[in-house]
Amino acid sequence: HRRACPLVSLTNSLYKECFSGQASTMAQSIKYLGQEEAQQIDEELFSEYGFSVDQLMELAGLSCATAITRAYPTSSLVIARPSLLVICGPGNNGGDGLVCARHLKLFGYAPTILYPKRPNKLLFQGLTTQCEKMDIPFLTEMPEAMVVDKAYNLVIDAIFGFSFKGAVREPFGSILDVLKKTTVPIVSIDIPSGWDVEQGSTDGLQPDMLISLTAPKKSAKHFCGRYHYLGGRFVPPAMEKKYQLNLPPYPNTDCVYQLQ
Ligand SMILES: NC(=O)C1=CN([C@@H]2O[C@H](COP(=O)(O)OP(=O)(O)OC[C@H]3O[C@@H](n4cnc5c(N)ncnc54)[C@H](O)[C@@H]3O)[C@@H](O)[C@H]2O)[C@@H](O)CC1
Ligand SMILES: [K+]
Repeated sequence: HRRACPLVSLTNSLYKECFSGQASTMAQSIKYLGQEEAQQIDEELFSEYGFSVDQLMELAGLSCATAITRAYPTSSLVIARPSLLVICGPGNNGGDGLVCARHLKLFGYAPTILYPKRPNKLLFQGLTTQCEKMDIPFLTEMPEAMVVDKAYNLVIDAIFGFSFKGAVREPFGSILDVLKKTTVPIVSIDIPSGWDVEQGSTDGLQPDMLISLTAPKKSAKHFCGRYHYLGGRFVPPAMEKKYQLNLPPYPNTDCVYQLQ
């Protein structure tokens, strides 16, 4: 499913093309955030704009489930049972994965979750309970690559987001090694896990879909999969202006925008 392609995303050029001939402000391409800038925006959303983590996580997870439903409608799946494996990491990217799994279940999919490192915080305990109460099964260990390919239509990678740094620690190193051997399409939330947030990775995961939240991170320029969506439609205009994000116009009431 995953195709080889040049290491340059078409996103920027497509976006420019889309708006060529229109007002020059519209021709500005979407901003790709560095790691520090992404963390600064995140911090400011809470400290200055008064948002809470669970609020934004709910919107982020809902946009991920919506984008997945657009790119992979249940009617298009190879395995008739709409099975998906959602792998959640130890931080907020993992929280997005839990929210996404819950919404995917409501949208008619059959998600299964792997959540090997659970933070001892009420927010994540609540999100876990919500999934359990929705009869979403949790695995106790990562299946082998062949089992993943046989059992699931898609893998949702919610392992690491913009705070990832350094060499991957266990158990996630082994999980990513299995994912590199699978052929089933991978959907990465915010950043392909294991990629440097700015530089990407030459030998890492090659997801079929990337869902950038708030704004794409610099590593998204190296994304070579089929679908790139933007989600997390919660950025106040003053913040968008301050950071010159140049976000594209989300259509109508949509919570996602297809960049590629
Ligand atoms: N605007 C925003 O800023 C929003 C961000 N959200 C999500 O939050 C994510 C960022 O969340 P966090 O800051 O919690 O961080 P991450 O979820 O990116 O990861 C942090 C966790 O990963 C661990 N970790 C980092 N490097 C590691 C390594 N090399 N090996 C093993 N473990 C490692 C850390 O110990 C920590 O537990 C975003 O990418 C996005 O998915 C959304 O929930 C909502 C809105
Ligand atoms: K991820």
